[in-house]
Parts: sequence; C-alpha cells; structure tokens
Amino acid sequence: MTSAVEHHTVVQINVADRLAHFAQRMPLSVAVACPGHGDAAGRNSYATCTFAELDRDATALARGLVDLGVTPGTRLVLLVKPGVEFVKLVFALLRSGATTILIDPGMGKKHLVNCLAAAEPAGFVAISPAQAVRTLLKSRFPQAKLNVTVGRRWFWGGTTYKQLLSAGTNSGTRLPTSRATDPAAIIFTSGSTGPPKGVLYTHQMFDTQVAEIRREYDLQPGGADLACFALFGLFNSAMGITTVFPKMDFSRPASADPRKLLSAASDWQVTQAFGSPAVWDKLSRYCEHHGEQIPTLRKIFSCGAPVPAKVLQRTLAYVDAYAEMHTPYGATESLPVATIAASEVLSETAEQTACGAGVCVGRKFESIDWRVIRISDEPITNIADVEELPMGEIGELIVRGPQVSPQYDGELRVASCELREKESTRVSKLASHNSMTKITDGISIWHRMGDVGYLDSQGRFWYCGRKNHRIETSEGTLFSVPCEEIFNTHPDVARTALVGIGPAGGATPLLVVEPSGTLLRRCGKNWSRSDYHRLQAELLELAKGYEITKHIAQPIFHPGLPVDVRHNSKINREQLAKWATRELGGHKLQH
Ligand SMILES: Nc1ncnc2c1ncn2[C@@H]1O[C@H](COP(=O)(O)OP(=O)(O)OP(=O)(O)O)[C@@H](O)[C@H]1O
Repeated sequence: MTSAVEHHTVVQINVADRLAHFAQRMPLSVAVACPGHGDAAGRNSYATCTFAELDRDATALARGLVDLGVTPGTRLVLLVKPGVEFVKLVFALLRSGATTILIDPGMGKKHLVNCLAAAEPAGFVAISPAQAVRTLLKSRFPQAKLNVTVGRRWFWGGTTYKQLLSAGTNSGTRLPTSRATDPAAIIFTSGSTGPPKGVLYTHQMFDTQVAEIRREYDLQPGGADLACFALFGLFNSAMGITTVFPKMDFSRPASADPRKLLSAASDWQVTQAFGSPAVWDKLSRYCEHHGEQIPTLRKIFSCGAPVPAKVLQRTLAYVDAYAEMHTPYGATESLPVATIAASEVLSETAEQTACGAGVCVGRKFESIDWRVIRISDEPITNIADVEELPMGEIGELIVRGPQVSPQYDGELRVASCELREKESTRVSKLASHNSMTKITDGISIWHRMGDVGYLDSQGRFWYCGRKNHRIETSEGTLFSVPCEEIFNTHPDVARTALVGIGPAGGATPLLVVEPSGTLLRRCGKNWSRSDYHRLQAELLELAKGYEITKHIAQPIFHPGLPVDVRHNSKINREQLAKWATRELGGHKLQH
C-alpha cells in the first residue's frame, strides 16, 4: 500500500529536526525532568536535561547506533522507563534511521512476548530486567543481535547506554536522512478489543502529530507539561516544552498517587498536562477532598476514552480560572482526528449525551478528511465501494490524512519462512487487519477507525462506541456508548457497560453496572442488599424512558469493570460479556 506522499514527492522529514531547532533557540531551558529519590530535607529531586544536552546526546547516541550496525529500517525494541534516557533514546533512534518498536510493558507477559517476537527485532535497547528476559527467551528473538542495556549489563552481551554515548560522542559518523514515508516506529495499540496490533508509523506521521497538536491548541515553547503518557516526552521536546514525568506506573495510570502528580506539577509550575480520563477522575477527586489546587495549569488534555462531564467539571474547578480542557479523539492508527473543548461539552453537548445522543468528540483537525459510511464487517478495498451516510445517521468513521498509518506491521512479512508457526498465524492475522481496516482511493489510504457514530450539522462527530461492541438484537442494533451514558447519569453509578448475551441478530442486551464508590463502601459486595434492589429498579425505570434502552435486561453489578492497561479507561466489554454469561448461569433475564 502506498500513501499520497509517495506518489507526489520525496520529502525529507524527521521530527527530531524540530528538537534541533529548539536546542538552538533555547539551549539552556530544561527539556526533561524526572523525579529521583528526594533529598535529605524531604524535597523532591529531579534528573534533568536541557534542550542542548538532549539534542547533543541524541545525536551522539544515534551515531553510536549507526556505528554498531543500525541502518535505515533496522528494527529495535525500546523498553526503557520514561525519563531523561528514554527521551534521548527516542530521538537517537529517530536520527539513526532505525524503526523503533514501542509497546506497553503492562499488557501482560504473554502478549508482550508474542507481539515483540512477531515484530522480528534486530535488537533491544532496554533496561536490565528486559534484557534478562530477552536472553532467557533467546529462541523467540533469533535476530536480536544489536543490544544496548540501559543500566547494568550482567550475563548478556551487547553494549551499554554509557558506552554507546561515549563512543558516539567521539564519532564523526554521518547520520542518514529520512523520507516522509520511511518507517519510523511500530507502536502497539492498547489491545482493548483483542491482542494489540503493531501500527506502522512513518516519519511524516510523527511530524504531523506534533504540528497539528501545536497548532490546534496554540502550545508555545517555554511551557511545562505534566506528561502522564510517556510518548509526550517526544511531542513536547519537539515543541520546546519541558516534559515533567511524574512518579507513577505508566502502565497503570489509574494507580497514580495524586500527591505525586501534585508535587511534580507544583515543582515545575506546569502549564499543561496530558492524562487519561482515569487520571483526571482520581486527581480531581483528591483535590476536592483535600482542598488542593493546580493553579498554574492552563491547558488540560484527556485522551483515550470518553470523559464523563462530571470529571471535566470537577477537574476545571481545581485549576486556573481561565484554563481550557480538551478531549482529543483519535487512535494509535490515526492521531489526532477530532477535538472538543470542555466548555462546549458542559454548556451544550453533555445534556444530549445524557439523553442517549452519544458523546460529542468535536470537529476534525485541519489535516483530516473524514466520512461516515454504512457499517460493514467485510473488507472494503476501494473507496468507490463505500456508501457514505447522510448527516445524523450512525455508521463507521473512516479517516484520511498525513497522520494516518498506511498499514499494520506484518503484511509484508507474511511469507517469511523463518517465522515459527504461531507467529506466522499472528502475522497473517495482522495482514487481515490491513484488509479489514484500510481502503484505497488510488492515491491515499483511508483508515476504518473501528468506531461508530454520526456527524451533526456543525460538522462534529458524535461517538457511539466501537463497531465490535454494537449489539444486534431481534429489535434492531444497539450502540454501547449512547445507552450507557443514559445510565451513567445516575448518582449511584460509577460506570456501565452494555454487553450482548447470545448470538448476533438475537442477542439480549445486558447492562453491567459498577456502583459508585459510596455505594460500594456502604454495601461491599453484598449485592442482595436493599440498596442494590433499589438501584436496579431505578435503572430499569430509567431504561424505560428512552427508545434505545427500553429493551435492556435487568442490570447486574460488578465491583470494578475491567479496563485497558494504557489508559485504565477503556472498558473491556468482550471480557465482561463472558463474565456476565458465567455469572448469569442458566438464569432468565428480567426486563
Ligand atoms: N476522546 C475520545 N473519546 C472517546 N473515545 C476515544 C477518545 N479517544 C480515543 N477513543 C477510543 O480509543 C480508540 C483508540 O484506542 P487505541 O488506539 O489506544 O487502542 P484500541 O483501539 O483501544 O486498541 P485495540 O485496537 O488493540 O483494541 C478509539 O478508536 C476510540 O474508540
């Protein structure tokens, strides 16, 4: 598959060039800050680096990598904790021409190893524990010969970060140039609807992401960002913004300690912050209970899943009075796609969301083209074969633009004879993801987001959930998000998930409810308490009030809905449907 740029021009792009620009303009400003152990007086200490140092070391490390044997397209896994070295290595890898494989280590060992093995890395740039695992599972990574250990090297070979830096500093090696369409990375999706998929990132995609985010939100050099997503270290450094990594487990953002987020925010007087809805929910609750504020925050971003209006409202109450909050919408395969400000949500769209209209994720970014097409579970090869739907009708969202990935990794390697049987099955699946999600128009690629929703008269997209989460009942199709949001308005409900029990076409929609913290604390897991009977009755009453929810069966309770590792916010409805089926046993559902 080819993208538009390939047909027209050969443009040289590398997002790392943006770092070089800021290293010249603001060499001594802090580019990255990462908390250390604290000093004797109990104050926080931070490992930091300036833009000049980041730029210099990234070039040195890139030279070191090229001298080791890295050539354009060499696949290297990066498994390093967010911090100064992480950001330097991200830029070094971009400059060396390598294709960086980025994955969430929190996804579980089985998925992690399978994904990495199928990506056929030529080496690992990784912390000691990851190198140890790689060595033990050597047979899964037969080509991994270029290994760099960040930290102490034990019984495995390769070089260390320190050695690489020092060798590269003394090297005069010329670095390669990269074209817009050259691969820059393979980034895995969060795997909220199945095994994570490796998304091919070109240099153009990264560069567009930075340019579009900067332009849309008017982000200015000199600010400081509390980065609760590791990859924002890359985006910020390419915008002249200080990245402050808080002390948290980036694989479990919902477990972040609000006090640590607050102290990092205050130490660096952060002006902006990116986090998932789970982070904002937890932090704003903490501020509410303890009377804390983040007065310096002017721009807040929540991404990865719908954000409840009450979380937007609560978060805005504890920051600068003129602060803006935005909820960018997109996916690993295409980011960013659309955006909306919390002010618009709270003053207008939230009310409709509460009545079953879906969640408004706003207007498209300038560089994106989008269409809503009739839902299909079949591959669509050519754009001529899509049926575009009129405004207001729910369909699949497809998008096109320079930030859209041309393909999943794996397609070109299906025939590779070295692949073990299991891996070749996985790679074939990835190839089928390509045919299921990519549409060509002869010049460029359209990506099927896998999301359903509709466009309104103002050109805004109303998100109605994942395509795979729709429920085909004998009375028609139900979409998850519009229904769930009706029940989420109930004060005793934390969140809900609509799952289908039974075969498509005759499925019974079942509502799984996570009760609010207050109710959970009051009753524990004793679902037979009268409080729960009352809540069940009230939710059924609520269901009867709306056309889309009137056939929903008796709600059942779950103490904590399963969520994804990256955002801790996307509800795993597939897992829940299995759980609900087991839970119900042979019992008949009451309407
Ligand atoms: N602002 C938002 N509001 C609502 N939903 C969002 C928003 N941003 C992202 N999403 C949801 O997240 C999806 C993208 O998630 P991501 O790329 O992290 O992995 P995933 O698609 O969940 O993983 P997998 O494809 O492996 O299941 C979008 O398609 C959409 O469903």
